[in-house]
Amino acid sequence: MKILVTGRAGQLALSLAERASYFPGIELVFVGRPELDLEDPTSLERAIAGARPDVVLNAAAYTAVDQAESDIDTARKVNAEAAGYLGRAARAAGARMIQISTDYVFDGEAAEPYSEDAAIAPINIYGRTKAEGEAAVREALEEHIIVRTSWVFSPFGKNFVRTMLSVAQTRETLTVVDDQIGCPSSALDLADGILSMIARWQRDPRHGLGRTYHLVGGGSCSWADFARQIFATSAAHGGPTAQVTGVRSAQWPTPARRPRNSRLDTSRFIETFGYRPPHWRDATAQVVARLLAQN
Ligand SMILES: NC(=O)C1=CN([C@@H]2O[C@H](COP(=O)(O)OP(=O)(O)OC[C@H]3O[C@@H](n4cnc5c(N)ncnc54)[C@H](OP(=O)(O)O)[C@@H]3O)[C@@H](O)[C@H]2O)C=CC1
Ligand SMILES: Cc1cn([C@H]2C[C@H](O)[C@@H](COP(=O)(O)OP(=O)(O)O[C@H]3O[C@@H](C)C(=O)[C@@H](O)[C@H]3O)O2)c(=O)[nH]c1=O
Ligand SMILES: [Mg+2]
Repeated sequence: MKILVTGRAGQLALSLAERASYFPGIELVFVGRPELDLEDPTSLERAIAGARPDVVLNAAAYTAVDQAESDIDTARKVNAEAAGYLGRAARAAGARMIQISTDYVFDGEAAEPYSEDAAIAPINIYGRTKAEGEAAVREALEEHIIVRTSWVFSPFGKNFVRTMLSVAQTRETLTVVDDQIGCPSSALDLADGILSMIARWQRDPRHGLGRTYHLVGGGSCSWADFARQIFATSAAHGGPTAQVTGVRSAQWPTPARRPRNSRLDTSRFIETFGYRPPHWRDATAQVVARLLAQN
């Protein structure tokens, strides 16, 4: 089965590339800028017509949450309009599509983890444009899957784990928000989940199609807890560490508002595809250890 993945250097794209060898029969083809530019619809059609994939996996996105507040047009082109173009081009090519989305489609006011059927109500531009992207994909083709994930970290690219380790090199104390809770998700585990889903189609081609799923790391925490776990592992390996003081979001002003509760319930994905992501603490410890070993 041939999978066209958008984006080359993103966290998820690099994680898929690393995990693919464990999934025989799945061939991944990565296309990114300049050949494939989500701001240029013709480049999307060209890439799909050229590669003739069975699956289009949209792993590229405008992920700079604060920057999106002042760059709405680009965020909408990349996160919303491009998803629709990809979906229509996938359908025209007889391919199905996997769209990656986010916990930030929710407003975070619920007390419980969100199920896939909960009402969306984004409170920032990134979340709103990602929600529009979901809708565009549902509209474009029946044979789609939307996978919402959250708080993605990995040994690659820009993410909270790497930011914390880097800041701790020059600071002894840090303030981190403790009133936003969610589910940190290792991109490597996400890759395993998504590849397991695709592998299932090799024997059962229509399995689970046409639905939305939540796929996040096990357990949940605040950003402050997440930072403390990063530093505990780092200290245990002799890496950089810092003391974390929890603060309310009001004390950490940012251009974009963020949901207070963005925990996602993964049970539909686990039941449908038989993959249960590891607990966020274990996944974090692995990624931190690997980052420290690299340096
Ligand atoms: N990061 C997170 O915390 C979360 C991410 N998600 C979603 O998961 C998916 C994967 O995210 P992640 O791997 O972390 O993303 P990254 O920010 O690590 O990577 C984004 C990728 O998108 C590419 N990209 C951005 N703009 C364009 C464009 N105009 N044309 C082509 N490619 C473009 C980037 O290309 P380049 O390398 O050239 O810059 C990069 O490869 C996204 O859909 C995201 O919305 C969901 C929840 C949490
Ligand atoms: C660096 C830093 C951040 N923070 C806060 C800001 C924010 O509320 C939280 C996390 O910061 P980030 O900038 O990593 O968060 P953010 O970019 O909002 O992360 C989000 O990215 C998008 C793409 C998603 O889809 C979401 O699931 C989520 O992962 O921590 C501190 O309190 N102290 C700090 O030193
Ligand atoms: Mg960020």
